[in-house]
Amino acid sequence: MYEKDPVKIFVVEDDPAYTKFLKYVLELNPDYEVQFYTSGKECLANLYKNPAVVTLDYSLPDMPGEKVLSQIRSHDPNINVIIVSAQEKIHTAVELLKLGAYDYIAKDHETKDRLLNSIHNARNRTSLIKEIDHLKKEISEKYTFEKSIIGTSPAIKRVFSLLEKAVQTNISVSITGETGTGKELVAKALHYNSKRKNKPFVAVNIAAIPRDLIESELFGHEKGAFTGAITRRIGKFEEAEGGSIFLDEIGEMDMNLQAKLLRVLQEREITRIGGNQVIKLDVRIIAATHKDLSEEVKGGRFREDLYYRLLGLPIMLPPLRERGQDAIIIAKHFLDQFAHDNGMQKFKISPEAQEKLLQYPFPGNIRELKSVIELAAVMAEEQELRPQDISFNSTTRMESFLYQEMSMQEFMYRIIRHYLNKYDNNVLEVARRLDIGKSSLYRYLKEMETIGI
Ligand SMILES: Nc1ncnc2c1ncn2[C@@H]1O[C@H](COP(=O)(O)OP(=O)(O)OP(=O)(O)O)[C@@H](O)[C@H]1O
Repeated sequence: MYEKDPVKIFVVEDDPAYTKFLKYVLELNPDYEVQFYTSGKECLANLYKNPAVVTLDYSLPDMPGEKVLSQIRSHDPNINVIIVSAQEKIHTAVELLKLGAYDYIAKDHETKDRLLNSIHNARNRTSLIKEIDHLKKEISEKYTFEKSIIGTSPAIKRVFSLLEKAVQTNISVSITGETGTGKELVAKALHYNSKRKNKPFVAVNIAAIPRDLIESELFGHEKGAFTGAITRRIGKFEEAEGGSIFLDEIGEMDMNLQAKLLRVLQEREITRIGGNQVIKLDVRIIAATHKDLSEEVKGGRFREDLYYRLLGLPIMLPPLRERGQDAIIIAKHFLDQFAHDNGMQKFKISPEAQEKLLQYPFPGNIRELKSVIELAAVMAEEQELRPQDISFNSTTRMESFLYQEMSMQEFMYRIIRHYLNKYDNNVLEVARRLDIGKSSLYRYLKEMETIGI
């Protein structure tokens, strides 16, 4: 989209013959909108018109080239200043480039080609800068808390208020929650709402990287550090410099690496494997796990000192089944997204279908809700989801059963019913399998009959 905008070029040149020449060269291109000035002052007075490129004669009568350059740079460092000069002293060119000139072109028989080339490159650079700015803005809008983390339950509101606190500082943040509760989403929202948002967000899933590669993945290595290290590699910590690193599934890290990570966090510096240069780090640590790390510490599988280092501000993401009506609000959000992405009309969810969603314990949490809803939208025959459009993943049935809130006695009745179905109502076999007395089983069956299980 930026490519189509005309490139606004200022030509600052006091030599009328050269001005004429540049006018001819540049006005051949219909994408260039060129304005001519004969003095530094005149150019500076017109900077409010936001040129993308300024070609600047180094020796103007009213001001030295360096001065015009530095004033343009302080007005807007994104303006590409191309110095066009009759003198070819290398050190002048180097100085001007150091001061931020985009290019330095001598006035000779190659000026035309070099100038056109340079303007072309400068234009690409400006487009890229604009596009990056635009994407950055889009990302931070996408990750505003309320827009990205959908929900209004008290449980999720508590998360918002913790996030509001965390974004103000550089404190480490640890996020716990079952699979699919939005740990990575929260980590991104935290990063893109913090002062670090213009620096990288780097996610590393500890569980997904083979053990023997993880150290080099995190800390990098020098060429030849080990067999296979053919080139130098920058680790994820270095990649995240100035930004945030998201260490997902931190509970899966082995003890050996835990010791190394602890050292990095304590000293805030790393050394690449096989290297001796110490590299200072300024990175916010966001760690996540679906495990209860304090239990891992008790079981001797996770270092206590590292646990306290990482804990920082702990954020506990509640499972979806503890977020009440959020399941419906999020389901509607996914439905709208689905309809939008597929160019369809918006869907509604019938009250009965809503009830079905609220009854289900969603062991896979929001990730599971998303796939359930998308499938339901595909299955729906109208623009309203009915209960029969919604089907839950069968592999999670056992877990879902456990998530239902029932008394111990009710659980027992359900288990008995399951076994009776499985063993063709063979009471003796069921009693044997469950290791309970035959007469007790008959008693339970009677009770079950009276309450209709
Ligand atoms: N509150 C929410 N509103 C909207 N979408 C959400 C919400 N929470 C999570 N999601 C979406 O659900 C999916 C799973 O979230 P995410 O990957 O962040 O979970 P996770 O806890 O990191 O999972 P895992 O533990 O398996 O890595 C993503 O598509 C995410 O965008």
